[in-house]
Amino acid sequence: MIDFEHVSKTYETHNDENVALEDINIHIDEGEFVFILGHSGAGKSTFLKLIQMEEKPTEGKVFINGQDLTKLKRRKVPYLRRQMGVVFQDFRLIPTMTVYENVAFAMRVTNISTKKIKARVPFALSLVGLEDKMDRLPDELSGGEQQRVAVARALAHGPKIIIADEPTGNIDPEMSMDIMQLFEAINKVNITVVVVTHEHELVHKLAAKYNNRVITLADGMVASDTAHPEVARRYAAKVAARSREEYDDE
Ligand SMILES: Nc1ncnc2c1ncn2[C@@H]1O[C@H](COP(=O)(O)OP(=O)(O)OP(=O)(O)O)[C@@H](O)[C@H]1O
Repeated sequence: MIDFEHVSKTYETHNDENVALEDINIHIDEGEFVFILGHSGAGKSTFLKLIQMEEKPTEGKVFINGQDLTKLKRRKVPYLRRQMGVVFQDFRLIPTMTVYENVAFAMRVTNISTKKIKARVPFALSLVGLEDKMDRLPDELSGGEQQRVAVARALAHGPKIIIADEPTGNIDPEMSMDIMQLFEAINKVNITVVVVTHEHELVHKLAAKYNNRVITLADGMVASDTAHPEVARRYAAKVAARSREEYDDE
């Protein structure tokens, strides 16, 4: 589902070069729940930007659902992004719109019919336990509730992947656990979940309870990956097959 093959990313600045990722190899299967853990500057945001095609790798290849993003045309990028739902640290809700409107608005911009919107918004809000707060404005909700609205918004168009970028960065520790458990529930309906965070303690607590996979980035490299051995084996076989194809093409 998400494949990084020998991916490096270097940012050119006006007087310097910053190596954000260096020869990263990561394979995430459909239906997995993965934490990407790392300190500030480890390369987590760059990893997410490459998945969403906000940045391109300097070297290597990124595949989403088998599609090579280095070969994807610009005009196809919106279709790629529609396969994903993104949750941000700062919620990014529109303050003048109600909870209902925030979720409906996000669906409208992806050209979903009004009929479907009317059915799906209440459903998405019920999944996050906020159906009784549909008419509130974002600032009439707690931080944890605002993040749940953002999760409902990310889910409403039926994505295959949910990506969360420091989703608990702006909420209190008790609520953080709730939000993470919400991602667990989402993953149970076979949506791939990738959560990027620097909160080591929270991740280790959750991974011990739910047996989640944890990929730790440090200085732009994979420092550890608790991938299930079967996933690791399948991935190695896939990379070997792809190398053979490329060799045969030459
Ligand atoms: N646009 C950019 N131009 C130059 N250097 C950049 C740019 N974006 C990121 N970097 C550098 O790349 C490295 C990795 O940054 P990245 O934002 O991916 O890390 P991060 O793990 O998400 O950090 P944080 O948790 O602080 O957001 C850092 O050294 C950073 O300074």
